[in-house]
Amino acid sequence: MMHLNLLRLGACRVPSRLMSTKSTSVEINDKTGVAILSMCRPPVNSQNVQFLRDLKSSIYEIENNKSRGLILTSANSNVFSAGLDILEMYNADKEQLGTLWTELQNVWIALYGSGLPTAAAINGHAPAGGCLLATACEYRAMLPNCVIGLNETQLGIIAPKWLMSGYQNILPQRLAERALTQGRLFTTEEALKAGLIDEIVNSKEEALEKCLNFIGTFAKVNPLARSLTKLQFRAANIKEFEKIRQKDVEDFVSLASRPEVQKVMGDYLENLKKKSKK
Ligand SMILES: CCCCCCCCCC/C=C/CC(=O)SCCNC(=O)CCNC(=O)[C@H](O)C(C)(C)COP(=O)(O)OP(=O)(O)OC[C@H]1O[C@@H](n2cnc3c(N)ncnc32)[C@H](O)[C@@H]1OP(=O)(O)O
Repeated sequence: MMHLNLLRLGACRVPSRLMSTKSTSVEINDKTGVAILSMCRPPVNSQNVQFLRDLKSSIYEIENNKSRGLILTSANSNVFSAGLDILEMYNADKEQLGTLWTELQNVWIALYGSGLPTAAAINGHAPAGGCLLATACEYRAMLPNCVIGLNETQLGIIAPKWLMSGYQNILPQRLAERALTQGRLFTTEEALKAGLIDEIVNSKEEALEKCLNFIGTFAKVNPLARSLTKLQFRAANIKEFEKIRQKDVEDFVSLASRPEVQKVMGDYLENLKKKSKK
């Protein structure tokens, strides 16, 4: 209740600091010390190079400002993030593909490896790269009637191991393997049952409140001890990622630039466009 009050106050009286980039905005409530990082690249927060750079710099800014926690959410009404911007991968040259993948890696490591308590207020669909961001956080509250999941195999592509790390942290091995091989998109209700999200909420405000409450559970825990403990759990995945990160870019570029993969992207884009015009 106290947190809810603070949140409400944050909307009107408690001073808050604002920072923004072209596609993100950050509000740090001076009373709670918690930063709300909103993704705002309409219409679906698809992740192009500029968006990923903005996201990365906002995450590091929040970390460097000694905020008490980070809540990731979307300024769009029904999409958290639609994942990588397929327009930016389609007909792109190898250098552009390499830059896009490097920036995705950079954002993931910034969020997954953050020492701060992190939570996702998932106020819309979160497929593929959207799910990657949500599962890099420690806690998830999600609105009903949305989907979340790593659907790469449905698109005929393979999610590399680091991209699956968040999933593997959260889901039991058997369930993670099945969902990844199926390329399953979970509905909100299925995601709760599987343990992929922590709560179903009825509004974005409630999602933010739940995230704030989660971060509040660490109020009496020494921040350094908390952060080092969290990172011990994530160290193996991070170490493994660091070892292969350059090769991973090369593998992505080689896969994504293949004519047959480019054709899949083109067809997929066309279907998305047809669907959105219906
Ligand atoms: C696809 C082949 C990729 C091959 C890559 C090779 C190697 C990759 C290695 C593995 C890593 C993958 C990570 C990824 O993130 S791949 C991206 C996968 N993303 C998706 O599958 C999501 C696609 N989008 C949707 O399902 C829906 O848009 C939505 C998110 C459920 C929202 O639905 P809603 O009805 O609200 O909105 P619309 O569908 O009408 O979309 C509105 C406009 O936005 C455009 N759009 C949507 N998603 C993307 C996207 N990811 N990139 C670019 N543009 C996107 C859509 O076309 C509409 O545009 P329009 O208004 O101009 O028609």
